[in-house]
Amino acid sequence: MLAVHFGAGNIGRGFIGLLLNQANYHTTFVDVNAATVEEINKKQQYNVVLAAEESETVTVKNVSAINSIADPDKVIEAIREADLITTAVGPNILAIISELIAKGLSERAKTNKKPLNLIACENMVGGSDLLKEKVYSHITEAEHNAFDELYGFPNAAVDRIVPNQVNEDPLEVSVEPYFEWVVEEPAFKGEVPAINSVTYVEDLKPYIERKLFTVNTGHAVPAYIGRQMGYKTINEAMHDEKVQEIIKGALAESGEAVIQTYDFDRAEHQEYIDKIIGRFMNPYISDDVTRVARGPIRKLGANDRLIRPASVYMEVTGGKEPTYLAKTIAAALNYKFDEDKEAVELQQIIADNGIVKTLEKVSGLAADHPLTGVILREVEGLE
Ligand SMILES: NC(=O)c1ccc[n+]([C@@H]2O[C@H](COP(=O)([O-])OP(=O)(O)OC[C@H]3O[C@@H](n4cnc5c(N)ncnc54)[C@H](O)[C@@H]3O)[C@@H](O)[C@H]2O)c1
Ligand SMILES: O=P(O)(O)OC[C@@H](O)[C@@H](O)[C@H](O)[C@H](O)CO
Repeated sequence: MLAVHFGAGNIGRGFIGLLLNQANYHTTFVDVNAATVEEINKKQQYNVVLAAEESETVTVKNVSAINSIADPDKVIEAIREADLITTAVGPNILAIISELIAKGLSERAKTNKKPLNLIACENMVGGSDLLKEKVYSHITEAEHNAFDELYGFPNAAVDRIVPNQVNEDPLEVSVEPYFEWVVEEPAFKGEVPAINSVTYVEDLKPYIERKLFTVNTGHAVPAYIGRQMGYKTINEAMHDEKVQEIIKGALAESGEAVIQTYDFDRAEHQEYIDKIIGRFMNPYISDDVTRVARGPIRKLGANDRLIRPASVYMEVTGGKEPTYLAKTIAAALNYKFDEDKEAVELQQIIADNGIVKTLEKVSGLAADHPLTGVILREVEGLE
């Protein structure tokens, strides 16, 4: 079985590549990082270290890689033969890889009538839907029917904390032991892949929103509040009492939003929250606040981890103010890091437009939306 995986980065190697290997796939990574591609082809294996008191090292074998800038034709060839395609490149990169994927799928459709599924493993609601939309923007009207028949785009939720790596071996990845990979079953074309560690569900929406609005909402607190307080790592920030108060408050607010939207059991949701807070305190991984805070424009988007749970909280509680989420949003608006393109761009947007217009542009919040006023108060509190 051949899997073609776009993005040989942290989650690509430390999570998807590992699970595909355990399910007996040969994984061909596609990446733009020439050094990573070369190293994978040289070693044809890499280690994943499960970071815990009793750490365990697993060797992932049966891997190769293609540089999509230097060898796009090889990517097309790999797509023609693939049994599964996955991605972990970042939500904003899906549009960029979609053209080459469309070319590969068009070529494949000429000779190979076997169905194929493409699973985007990104932190967003509807990642595979977005990939499909972008791929379809590169094909002709005449190809639509064949694509509809042959290619499935099941949405997915992936959860495993994989920090930026600082290992001597450039391919080794240190990951937290916990993981969850949930995929939408009805969207598959042909057979559902036999990957033991995947949980197949009928409707992904509750799973991805629960994950994004708990794990990632929670993570944003030590990232943005922690950065504001001068902390370097998530673990350091998590030991601060103020951060602990805000994360508990923010997760109670986002919890209310998802519990009321999906009728989740309150006690079970609280257990889920407590477990996540424990994961952020794992002393065996070192995760920089700047990794978790990366891309603040994306993270302040209308459907992402901060604005969406805050506005749903207001809706389901009849207008109660999401104070702790608003504090985190204010810290995200205040996030400064010169090496992060989006952070620099965000500060420029704020300097040019002020907070209210920025919230309109970046977060889709109207000036008279009740959440805008709550955020504004927290921003003013920072000044
Ligand atoms: N790291 C985590 O803890 C984690 C957990 C769950 C989900 N995710 C999600 O997984 C995705 C990837 O995150 P990551 O942490 O692995 O990031 P990363 O930066 O470590 O990896 C991204 C990889 O994509 C490659 N890439 C960039 N542009 C490309 C292109 N045009 N074609 C092919 N490859 C390209 C990069 O070179 C890099 O190797 C994101 O959507 C993220 O939200 C990350
Ligand atoms: O990957 P991002 O930038 O969407 O979010 C940063 C972190 O919160 C994220 O990578 C988590 O570590 C991950 O989602 C855990 O499953």
